[in-house]
Amino acid sequence: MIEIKNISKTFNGKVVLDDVSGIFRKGETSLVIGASGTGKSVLLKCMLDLVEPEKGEVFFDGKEFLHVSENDRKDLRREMGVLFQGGALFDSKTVQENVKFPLDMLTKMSEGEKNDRVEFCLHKVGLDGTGPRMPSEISGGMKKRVGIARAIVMNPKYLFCDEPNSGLDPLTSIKIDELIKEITDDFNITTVVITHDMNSVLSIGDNIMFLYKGKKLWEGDSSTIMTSSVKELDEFVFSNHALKKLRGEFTK
Ligand SMILES: Nc1ncnc2c1ncn2[C@@H]1O[C@H](COP(=O)(O)OP(=O)(O)OP(=O)(O)O)[C@@H](O)[C@H]1O
Repeated sequence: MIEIKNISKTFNGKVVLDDVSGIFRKGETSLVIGASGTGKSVLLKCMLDLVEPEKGEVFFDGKEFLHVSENDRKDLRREMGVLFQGGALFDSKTVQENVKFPLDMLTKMSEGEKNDRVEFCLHKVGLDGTGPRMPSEISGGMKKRVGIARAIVMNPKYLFCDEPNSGLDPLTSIKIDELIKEITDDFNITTVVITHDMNSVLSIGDNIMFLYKGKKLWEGDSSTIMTSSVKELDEFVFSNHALKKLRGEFTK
């Protein structure tokens, strides 16, 4: 479980996060949603200690993360897997080398053990046999899968995904969402996904936090989001043209 408490962040006098608190539970895929520029990625960076908030705390299974010694923070970092926006693969390394990278950097495993682990992770994301290929030789959806394989290679307790659907067609997006949910369930980990994709919201949102101009305005799940009485959330949800049309049909 991850708990964030009263996170506030300002850039050049502009408040980007305003006293955001919340809980992301183990075994659940939690989503942080909101329009562009509303502070989702900054919140993620605060949770990962890539950006320092002016105020607030982050607890990983009860262990405070931001105000501990560098060594303790390093230990906790090893338990986190991150799928960065855009995948962030090394173009000059093969798929296999990309996935193996965290093992090379952070473990003393033998080459054989590392190769077995990489093979297991590539199998988990449906990419058996893709190891020798270069990132330039695979599709956008496959690159995301490689990013996910790399994010889980260290067997993390916590998985963070920043806009996992960006740049993907709707069908591939759904498959990536399903994969993230499957991994969360299978490994019983705490997963936080940053997104503004309504398909994801409706299909994998066990727990959803809505940010608006840096504030948490609502939280709930995919079964309650369509009927919320929060005006800003309603505008966000029904900014999707197809959903707006669907609502029109229902209220005729
Ligand atoms: N390093 C930075 N320096 C100054 N301003 C920043 C910095 N990082 C983010 N911001 C500002 O913080 C605000 C929130 O940005 P953030 O990237 O969190 O938005 P977002 O909700 O993730 O948007 P998107 O969905 O488009 O990725 C924006 O106004 C952005 O310009």
